[in-house]
Amino acid sequence: MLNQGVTEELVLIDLNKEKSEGDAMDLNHGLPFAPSPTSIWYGDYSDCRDADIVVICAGANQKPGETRLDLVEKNTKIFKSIVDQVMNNGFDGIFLVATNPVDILTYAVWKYSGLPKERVIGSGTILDTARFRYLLGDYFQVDSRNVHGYIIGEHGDTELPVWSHADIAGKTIADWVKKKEQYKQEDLDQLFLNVRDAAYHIIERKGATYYGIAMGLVRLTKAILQNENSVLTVSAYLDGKYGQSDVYIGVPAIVNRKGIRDVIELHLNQDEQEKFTHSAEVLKKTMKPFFSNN
Ligand SMILES: NC(=O)C1=CN([C@@H]2O[C@H](COP(=O)(O)OP(=O)(O)OC[C@H]3O[C@@H](n4cnc5c(N)ncnc54)[C@H](O)[C@@H]3O)[C@@H](O)[C@H]2O)C=CC1
Ligand SMILES: CC(=O)C(=O)O
Repeated sequence: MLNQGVTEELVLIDLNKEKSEGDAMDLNHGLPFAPSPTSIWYGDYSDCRDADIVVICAGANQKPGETRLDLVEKNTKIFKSIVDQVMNNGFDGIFLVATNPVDILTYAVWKYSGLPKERVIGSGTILDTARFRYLLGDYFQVDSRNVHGYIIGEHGDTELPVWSHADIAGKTIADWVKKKEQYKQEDLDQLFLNVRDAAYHIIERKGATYYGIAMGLVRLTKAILQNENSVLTVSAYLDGKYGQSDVYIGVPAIVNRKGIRDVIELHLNQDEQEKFTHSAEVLKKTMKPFFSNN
């Protein structure tokens, strides 16, 4: 955020006050190199009162071998206490959620806060979509910013690629594969597995992932603060689209200053629709014990 000059004020809140104090000091020392001034401090929940956005990335992360869904019990409890404190201080802005399992915790924030669904947004598959575009760009040797495609569903093991709508420069990925012998469907199948399992691969090597998601959250924050109407794959509440209701899940959506303006419903092929339905069912089953009406 500091590097891209996205915000005028940035407050860090953490159970571990010393850590947030240290982070604030460290970030402030980068100010002379930043594109614009930002006021950064470590604070407490009273600072949320007039915030435009509260980003929640607190809580437990995966240990090597753990799935995101394994974190649900621990992080749901933490979220109740965080959201209550934010709301008790009069917050009336937009929540962005990154903590895992992100789709279920976004639902939790919506329930606990009582805010309209449009103003509670999860990072969803924003990072998975970025990984997908990066790996496709690398494979076809094209700038990833010119690669268009979405990962949808749970941010986790049941996510899926929407191959039927993936393209580079208006040519479908299937067309690219047909054109040259060096490109193979098996490579693309493996490429998706590397997208899906990227977090495991990184956590095995360095314990946690942070740069990719940080840039994704900055992108989302900019889309909101600058009223961009950008299409991003976020965790959004579905009430009928994709045949699903009462679930937060990764889908392309238009994001602006009011939050989620609209969920875009892609025409999925049968295989994609079945996988998406399965993904939503896994999320619903996992969260059932925590939310009585689910
Ligand atoms: N959605 C995504 O794409 C991604 C999600 N994550 C998720 O983000 C979460 C955080 O991961 P890391 O930053 O690696 O963990 P971390 O352990 O580095 O940071 C978590 C912070 O939360 C704080 N915390 C714990 N309980 C708290 C509470 N009740 N109130 C306030 N602060 C509290 C801790 O003191 C700690 O500083 C995890 O759930 C992880 O899985 C991480 C990367 C990508
Ligand atoms: C940790 C996580 O959710 C990710 O890097 O995708």
